[in-house]
Amino acid sequence: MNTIAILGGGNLGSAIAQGLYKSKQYQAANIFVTRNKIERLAHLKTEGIQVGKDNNFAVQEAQIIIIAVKPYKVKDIIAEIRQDLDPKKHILVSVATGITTSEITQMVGFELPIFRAMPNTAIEIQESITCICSKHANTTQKTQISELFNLLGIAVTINEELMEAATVLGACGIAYVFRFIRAMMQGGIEIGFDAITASTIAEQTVKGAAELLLKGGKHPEEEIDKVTTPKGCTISGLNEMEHRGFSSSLIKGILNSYQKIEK
Ligand SMILES: NC(=O)C1=CN([C@@H]2O[C@H](COP(=O)(O)OP(=O)(O)OC[C@H]3O[C@@H](n4cnc5c(N)ncnc54)[C@H](O)[C@@H]3O)[C@@H](O)[C@H]2O)C=CC1
Ligand SMILES: O=C(O)[C@@H]1CCC=N1
Repeated sequence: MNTIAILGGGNLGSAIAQGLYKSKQYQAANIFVTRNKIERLAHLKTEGIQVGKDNNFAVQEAQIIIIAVKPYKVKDIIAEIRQDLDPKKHILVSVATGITTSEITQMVGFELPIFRAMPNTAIEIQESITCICSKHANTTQKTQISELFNLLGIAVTINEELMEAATVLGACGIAYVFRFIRAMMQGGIEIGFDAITASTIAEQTVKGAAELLLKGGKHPEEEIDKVTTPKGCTISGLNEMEHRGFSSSLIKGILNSYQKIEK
């Protein structure tokens, strides 16, 4: 079994560690997570996951290294571990937003298999969509990393030019869906539900809608047609939302995020 080092056990790094552990395909002892404030990793330590501050030790122990620090810290952490990196042993995976595989190769100073992966926080419960691209990786290594992220949801291989778009749609996208659920709850409370019941209804409705599309493979509008009774309350609500810019505001938000990331 491969050992995985996750350098940067923050929001995403911790979620990846939990997802890997819950997948039961990786033993806790084969997962290393590092960060400076290791007391914040107590929940992982309790599961038996190895936690510490020593990035060099984690890299020496691992075959797959996941870099999960903020983008502006990637250069420093690579400088810290580069003497431990071995192209014959290691695969480097960066989840940092906006740092290209070429930039990472330059930081490392020599060629080794490099992947960029863009998951979202649902990776913690193995329900992420993770977009992946790579450089200097062979077919076996590509399969290996796809399989790893498929344990944590669905992995899709894309061209590197689309990684920023993938960040917006999948990684930022989960926040847009949370805001949608919150708005559903607020509306639900105003028409009579308590907050807990409103959230259960909103969450299961979103889950059911997503599952219908994922499993049925249909266009959303086809499913909407099944719900909208002529002269009924669904179409009346939907049209009011559209008059107020529902789809337009979502699309504009996505474009705004994309412009921000492209800067
Ligand atoms: N949060 C999200 O939903 C997503 C984040 N990303 C990317 O993942 C990366 C991490 O994001 P977050 O987890 O949100 O940030 P975060 O700030 O929660 O986590 C980063 C962690 O790295 C630790 N760290 C900093 N320097 C370190 C070092 N030298 N050695 C070990 N640990 C160190 C920090 O203490 C922190 O715990 C970023 O590059 C971000 O762009 C990508 C997809 C989704
Ligand atoms: O908001 C951000 O910058 C990061 C990128 C993807 C999710 N969070």
